[in-house]
Amino acid sequence: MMNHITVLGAGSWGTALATLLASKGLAVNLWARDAKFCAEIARDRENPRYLPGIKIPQEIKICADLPQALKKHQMIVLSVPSQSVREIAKAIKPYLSPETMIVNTAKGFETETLLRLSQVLCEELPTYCGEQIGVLSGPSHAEEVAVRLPTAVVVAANHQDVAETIQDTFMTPFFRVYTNMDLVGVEIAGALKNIIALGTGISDGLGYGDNTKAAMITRGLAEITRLGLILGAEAQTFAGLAGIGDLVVTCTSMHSRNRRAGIQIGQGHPIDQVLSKMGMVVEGVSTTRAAHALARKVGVSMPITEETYQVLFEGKEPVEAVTSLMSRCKTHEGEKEMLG
Ligand SMILES: NC(=O)c1ccc[n+]([C@@H]2O[C@H](COP(=O)([O-])OP(=O)(O)OC[C@H]3O[C@@H](n4cnc5c(N)ncnc54)[C@H](O)[C@@H]3O)[C@@H](O)[C@H]2O)c1
Ligand SMILES: O=P(O)(O)OC[C@H](O)CO
Repeated sequence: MMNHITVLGAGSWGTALATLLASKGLAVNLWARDAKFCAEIARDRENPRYLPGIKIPQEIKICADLPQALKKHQMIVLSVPSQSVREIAKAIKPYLSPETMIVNTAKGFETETLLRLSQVLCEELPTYCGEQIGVLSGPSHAEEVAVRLPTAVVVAANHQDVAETIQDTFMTPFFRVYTNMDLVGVEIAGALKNIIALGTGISDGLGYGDNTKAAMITRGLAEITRLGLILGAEAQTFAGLAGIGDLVVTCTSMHSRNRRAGIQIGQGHPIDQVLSKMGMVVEGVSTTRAAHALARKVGVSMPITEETYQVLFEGKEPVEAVTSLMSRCKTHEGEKEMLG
């Protein structure tokens, strides 16, 4: 177990995780880049913009000074949006020690490079590559973790001992952490479920029913698995917490920003307005762009991703996207479809 933890990013997830870690008696620093916002949440002991109604314990040190936040760390938890992970990795590099363990909690791909986020960290922090980097994923809405509702997640790393150290550090009676050695699969599953949540939200916004939602989740899992297998993931991972677990919670919960954005898009609201009003990251948008490019690059069929891409970036009407999905050529379900 690690005793000194620095959480980078005081959005919903960073704030919830900092609170969880502090509840275990660990020494927690919470860093936010904006000094004014930081001073406000340090003074009020609440983060009204990202996690309203949750008391931030006095024991958590909140600051906007990165060297100060990293002064006595053993573990760094990254809770910033996926497109900021490279920038943060560059910024923390001078302050790392050989023992530092890094846990990424963001879910996405880097859109410019199409890399998974642990690959981005490896590029920027080669000393830690494959050694002291782990990923925390699975069905876990900040709003529920913050009020200690029972939650089960998964931590993946290349080394069992790294995964187990992270497991011990995060595990509480209300937050159960499993280890998984399929880092590739856990990252791919965590990123791609947000596309399907957007698509499911769109279907809800159009007024479609539970049958449609079940179809989206099931066929979504099929295309996530298809891309994952080509990229080196293990099939079993998609049946686990990072796979079907996170897919179910994100496609059905009103806490999900991706699902809520999808609902509003399906109702006909302009996409730009929906995203700017959300005020929090909707990772599925950048992930749709990345997955669309990846699927083309490796030649994998991802019909829901394709239609979501067309709605988000090419102005296709949501109702036409659903019609396109329903009128695709007839096909079969099962092992054979995973091949192409
Ligand atoms: N909210 C959840 O329930 C939840 C659960 C699991 C995983 N995640 C993942 O965690 C990541 C963060 O999500 P969130 O919900 O906390 O988002 P959020 O929108 O609530 O907060 C993001 C935070 O990151 C900060 N930020 C943005 N760019 C930054 C940069 N370049 N440098 C420093 N800080 C920056 C923002 O100011 C904000 O404080 C996402 O990838 C998300 O998918 C979220
Ligand atoms: O609110 P969302 O849609 O970003 O989802 C948050 C978490 O990833 C759910 O596990």
